[in-house]
Amino acid sequence: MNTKPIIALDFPTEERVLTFLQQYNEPLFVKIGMELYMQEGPQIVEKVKALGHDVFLDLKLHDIPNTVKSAMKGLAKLGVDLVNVHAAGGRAMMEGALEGLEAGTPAGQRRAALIAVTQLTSTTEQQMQQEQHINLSLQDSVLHYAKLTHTAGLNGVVCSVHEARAIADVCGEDFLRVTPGIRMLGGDAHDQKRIATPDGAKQDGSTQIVVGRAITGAQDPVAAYHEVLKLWEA
Ligand SMILES: O=c1ccn([C@@H]2O[C@H](COP(=O)(O)O)[C@@H](O)[C@H]2O)c(=O)[nH]1
Repeated sequence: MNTKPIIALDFPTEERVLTFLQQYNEPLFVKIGMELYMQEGPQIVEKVKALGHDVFLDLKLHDIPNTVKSAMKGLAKLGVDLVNVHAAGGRAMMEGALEGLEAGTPAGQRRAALIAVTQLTSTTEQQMQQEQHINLSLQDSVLHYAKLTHTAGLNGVVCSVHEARAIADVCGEDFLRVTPGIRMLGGDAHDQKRIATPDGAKQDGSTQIVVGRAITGAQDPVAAYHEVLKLWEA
């Protein structure tokens, strides 16, 4: 799996995406999430792949097992590198997602890695306990979902940097810990609650980092990407 920082392409149109990507003279690892996919559809994935970039399709599927299995079978045909579901959908749903992905991957093509979201990086422990009625620490809830995801046979999880080391200790170093909520030192956290710097993420056991606004909102996005890359690879 590519370990370059994953740039979140949280833009509303194909035009904005292509203008953004034109600034870079190198293959990137990018994330297409709900904002872009809902407005531009599967063609945007094909266009970004055709430019030579690796793609994390971040649609966070969460439904009954049969529906997620069928949806994954369709997404598998897009040839993306990484896809995800919500671990809260349960073990049967995650197993269905994996079956669908395997069934839908064209012969001779590598299956996308499949990961599950544990607790969103925009969630605090207090919110989780009060709104989701989960009577655990946030760390224990994330670890519980990581173990469930591992048992279901998926390749890893989305978590914050703060839980990455504990997950590696329990689920193994090969189990992916993809961590959004990345900010440069002193940067605006926006709606994120569990944040860390790129170098902090490296030290604390992330396998991939997801960076959106710290790069896409920068005055010089190429320089911002290279600053993140330098800290992440140091
Ligand atoms: O727990 C999660 C899961 C996904 N995300 C996504 O990552 C990016 C982060 O963007 P920033 O601008 O760097 O905050 C965004 O696309 C989210 O949908 C997440 O933040 N947390």
